[in-house]
Amino acid sequence: MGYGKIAIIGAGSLGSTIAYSLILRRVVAEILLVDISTDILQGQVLDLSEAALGTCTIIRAGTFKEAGQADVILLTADVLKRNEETQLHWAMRSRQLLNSIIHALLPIQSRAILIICADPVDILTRHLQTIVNLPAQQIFGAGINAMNTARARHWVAQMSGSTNDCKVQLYVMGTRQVPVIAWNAALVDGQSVSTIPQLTVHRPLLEQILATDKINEIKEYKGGAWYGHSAFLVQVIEAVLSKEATIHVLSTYTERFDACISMPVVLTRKGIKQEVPVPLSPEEQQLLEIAVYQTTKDFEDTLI
Ligand SMILES: NC(=O)c1ccc[n+]([C@@H]2O[C@H](COP(=O)([O-])OP(=O)(O)OC[C@H]3O[C@@H](n4cnc5c(N)ncnc54)[C@H](O)[C@@H]3O)[C@@H](O)[C@H]2O)c1
Repeated sequence: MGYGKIAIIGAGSLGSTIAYSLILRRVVAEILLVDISTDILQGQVLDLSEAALGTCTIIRAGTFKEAGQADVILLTADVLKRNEETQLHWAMRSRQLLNSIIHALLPIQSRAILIICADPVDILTRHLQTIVNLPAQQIFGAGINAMNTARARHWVAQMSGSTNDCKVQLYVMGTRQVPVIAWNAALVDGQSVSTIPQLTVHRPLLEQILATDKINEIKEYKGGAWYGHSAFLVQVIEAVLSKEATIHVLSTYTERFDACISMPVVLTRKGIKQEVPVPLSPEEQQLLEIAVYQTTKDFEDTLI
């Protein structure tokens, strides 16, 4: 039987898929769904209750106030980007949405872990840290570079003739606009990737793979992409509820940059314990600084 109470704010495609996966994995005792649309909320709770039969997981509709008392609060609610709207204007409206949700959740229990899943993730994570009175390590975001890390590991495993992605140690950090592949420190089975000729020769292919916006590609076929991201978020929730420390790529506040960007971090029950040191080449370092510059500028430009 699972334990802990998870609140999911936003019971749309991403939120409901995460709830469904948590039920099947039996990792949590109670899941509270909260959504501004009462029809979506009722429909999802009824549907997910069928999946929960016989699992001991309680799934129910909750209020914002109840959600504020959960152990883990997942924020997947978003505002749709209008066709003619600029990225910055949409980010401003997303910050406003976050303000109203946080206001409704208050008071938030002091040990809660807040995970922002909605986009633009780095800006919203930073914003959340400025409006919620909790330590920064309890507030983080799950963005595209977690998926990019998984994709990059899979590519390296395939190219090096290994069938096991777990043998690859490689991180993609930075932001959605500027992903930084930490190639300098990457290893396959303990061996540096730069000593494996077929990887070095074909490395531009990896950049092309990451530059292809997979989410948008999937969206063009079926309107949205949520399975990959949900699978990653379930791993993160399990990590937060477990006693063991694990490493994940998350959007987090980095003091030396004074910004939130995706970095590999050690995650524990209390949130992010520390950043994982990754020795970058001068070029990778420079790219990371560009990512920081852009996200800092976007954050300031969307101040509300
Ligand atoms: N980074 C990634 O890889 C990735 C992948 C999938 C989704 N996402 C992001 O996750 C977010 C959610 O995606 P989705 O596909 O589930 O969208 P969705 O439209 O299916 O669901 C959003 C839900 O939020 C609800 N909502 C809106 N305002 C609310 C409020 N004030 N309070 C409570 N609920 C509210 C809506 O009613 C809707 O049910 C988006 O921002 C999306 O970009 C990111």
